[in-house]
Amino acid sequence: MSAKIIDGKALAQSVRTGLKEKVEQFKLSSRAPGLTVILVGDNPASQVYVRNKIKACSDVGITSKLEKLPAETSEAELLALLEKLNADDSVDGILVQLPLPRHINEQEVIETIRADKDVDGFHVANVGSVVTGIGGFRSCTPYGVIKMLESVDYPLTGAHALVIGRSNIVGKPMAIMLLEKNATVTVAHSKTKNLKELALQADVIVAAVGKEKVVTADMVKPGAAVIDVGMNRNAEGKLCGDVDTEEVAKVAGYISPVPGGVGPMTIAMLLSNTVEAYERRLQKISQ
Ligand SMILES: NC(=O)C1=CN([C@@H]2O[C@H](COP(=O)(O)OP(=O)(O)OC[C@H]3O[C@@H](n4cnc5c(N)ncnc54)[C@H](OP(=O)(O)O)[C@@H]3O)[C@@H](O)[C@H]2O)C=CC1
Ligand SMILES: Nc1nc(=O)c2c([nH]1)NC[C@@H]1CN(c3ccc(C(=O)N[C@@H](CCC(=O)O)C(=O)O)cc3)C=[N+]21
Ligand SMILES: [Mg+2]
Repeated sequence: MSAKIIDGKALAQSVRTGLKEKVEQFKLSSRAPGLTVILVGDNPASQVYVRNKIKACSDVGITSKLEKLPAETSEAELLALLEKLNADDSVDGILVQLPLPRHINEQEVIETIRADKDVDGFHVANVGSVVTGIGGFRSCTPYGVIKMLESVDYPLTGAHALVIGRSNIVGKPMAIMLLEKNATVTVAHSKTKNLKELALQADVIVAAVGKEKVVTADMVKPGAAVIDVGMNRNAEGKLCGDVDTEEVAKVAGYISPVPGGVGPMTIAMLLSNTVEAYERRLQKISQ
């Protein structure tokens, strides 16, 4: 048996094509949607990610602006920039690339972004709205994972889903979104004692840990869907996820690769949230 590949790159492309058509329509009667990305310091991985986001914006017709700040930028200076962008009507979405230098409090920064411009979906107001089920921007990575499972019509209702990892940006919102789709959800983390036992009971496994081979073939129920969020470098310096993809693919029913899986979908959902922020903004202004 061999798992079906959930091609995040192809799905992201189709999401982007849909957004591009929408944006072209908007531009006939108004301005393009605008995203400002803030990068503090010179973390090489962050530079690559930010470049990819900027390129993705231009592909779908979103106007993007990159604010590059030196690593020594004070928290007060960053907050002042955010206040300026909050008040700028040409800015629909604001993204501050994480991680930030250690002298800056990430949560403080996230809460300073206006919730209606927080296209990452990290602000407490958005997290609260999503948990309560009243709307709000969804965290892009788990939102992308849901779209990937839906793209293969995976039946989530009543399925047992195991989320490995409990960060605010991936694991926790992932659990909430799976619950919203009527899955029975288990969340595992570094203190979990019986990971293999839990994994063997799961119909869906989402691995969001940041360590190579956390999920191995002996942990996977035949036919299960395995979604790999991890972004790691292996001993040869090659990009890899948290799943032993080659071996797990022999057991699983569906598997998402790294690269070409969750990563491109995260960016696609960021673009989707930005277009949504723009639409909501125009609606408010026209009222
Ligand atoms: N593709 C994409 O778009 C994205 C990919 N990522 C990648 O996803 C991974 C996770 O990111 P993020 O959530 O920010 O990471 P964090 O480091 O914030 O969280 C990792 C989680 O994994 C748990 N954990 C650590 N070791 C184990 C273990 N051995 N068994 C079970 N759980 C464990 C931790 O537990 P505890 O809470 O107890 O410490 C923690 O909850 C990273 O590789 C990151 O690069 C992240 C965002 C987007
Ligand atoms: N404010 C903020 N928002 C984020 O969404 C955010 C962040 N900070 N900090 C870092 C993480 C990580 N993240 C990724 C997005 C896309 C890929 C991606 O496109 N990956 C490609 C490969 C990229 C490569 O070749 O290195 C792939 O998986 O195919 C990866 C990782 C977003 N994050
Ligand atoms: Mg973290």
